[in-house]
Amino acid sequence: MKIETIELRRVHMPLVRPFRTSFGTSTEREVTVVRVITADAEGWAECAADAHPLYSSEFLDASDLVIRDHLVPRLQALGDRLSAELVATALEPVKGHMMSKAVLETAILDAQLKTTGVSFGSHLGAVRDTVPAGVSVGIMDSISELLDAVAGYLAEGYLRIKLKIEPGWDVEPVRAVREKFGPDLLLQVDANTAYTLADARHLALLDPFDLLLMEQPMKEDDILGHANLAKLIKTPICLDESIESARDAATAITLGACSIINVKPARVGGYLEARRIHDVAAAHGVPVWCGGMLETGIGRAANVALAALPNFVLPGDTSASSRYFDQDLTAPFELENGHLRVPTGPGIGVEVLPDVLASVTASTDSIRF
Ligand SMILES: CC(=O)N[C@@H](Cc1ccc2ccccc2c1)C(=O)O
Ligand SMILES: [Mg+2]
Repeated sequence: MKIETIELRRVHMPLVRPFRTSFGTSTEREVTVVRVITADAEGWAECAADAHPLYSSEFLDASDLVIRDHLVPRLQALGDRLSAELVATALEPVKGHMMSKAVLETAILDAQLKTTGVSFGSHLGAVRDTVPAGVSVGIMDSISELLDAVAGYLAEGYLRIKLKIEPGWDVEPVRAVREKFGPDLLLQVDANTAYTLADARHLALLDPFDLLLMEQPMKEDDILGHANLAKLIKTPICLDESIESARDAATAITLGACSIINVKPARVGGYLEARRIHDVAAAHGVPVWCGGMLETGIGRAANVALAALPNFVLPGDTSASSRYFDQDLTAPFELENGHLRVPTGPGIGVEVLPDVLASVTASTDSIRF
């Protein structure tokens, strides 16, 4: 493939409501939208890093810089040999920066698939036309506000509720939601690393509520700690921030640190590694589900395709566009009986709306190859 230009657009998307987690509160989603221009097709992807290094060490200003000064030159060195399958190896010498590597591989894969007319779903091995949608519910100011929000999402058709928790907001909100919405509600929690092993007895208080999983209770580098916690609580542990590669997945599963994995292509360097994690987990009988990073429709389209692979057996955070945005960068993803439809067009299968993109673009950086 011969790339002519790579464009980086910094985009500010207002959120429909503040989203509070154990690491902070977001009122807008700032992303870097990447467009890869080749003679035959344009590839689109978004860098899922946040403006601040709070979910992970990556953040958008650093991502733009590492893309421009350290990653693109390594892709240019490939010349016409460049293909999506070669990107990860070409970028491997650069340590970390998984979300920056992911956005480049994904945009190049999109351009490649549009050239050959193959959809993301077909290329990755999707086996379903629609995927069940879960929703991530932030920390709120009161239990009644939380119950109203959960009732609203269930009325929209969401099939699984995930509650953000942190010390001081965990047992009581979980109890309230379980008691109000009954024993059949698919319910899980996400701590975003907020607890330590000293909290094990407290986290065991969640065992009676029949949660599907407890996501990333402790620090991302504490694999052994999660293996120890797993022996002290009944709720299955799911890892998110800890898993940055198929090797991490194999290590965590082998050590008993998790029995479920939240797969996010942005966190692991792209969709090709995400599929490898899916396969490693499947080989160990460990189910996976597709996590979310408040993506616009550009990243959402690719995530929905990934979520259709056979071992994605739990509803993901692949929510409708309206969960986050009044106006998406693409035609909105909308729930159909609690499911999202997998795009079937070439590449990511959705078109970026140029007027909307222009209206939320703060800056554009064009890198000629
Ligand atoms: C849907 C969901 O809960 N996502 C993340 C947390 C998260 C939340 C908010 C974010 C804002 C900007 C960038 C990354 C973000 C990640 C998670 O699963 O842990
Ligand atoms: Mg998470």
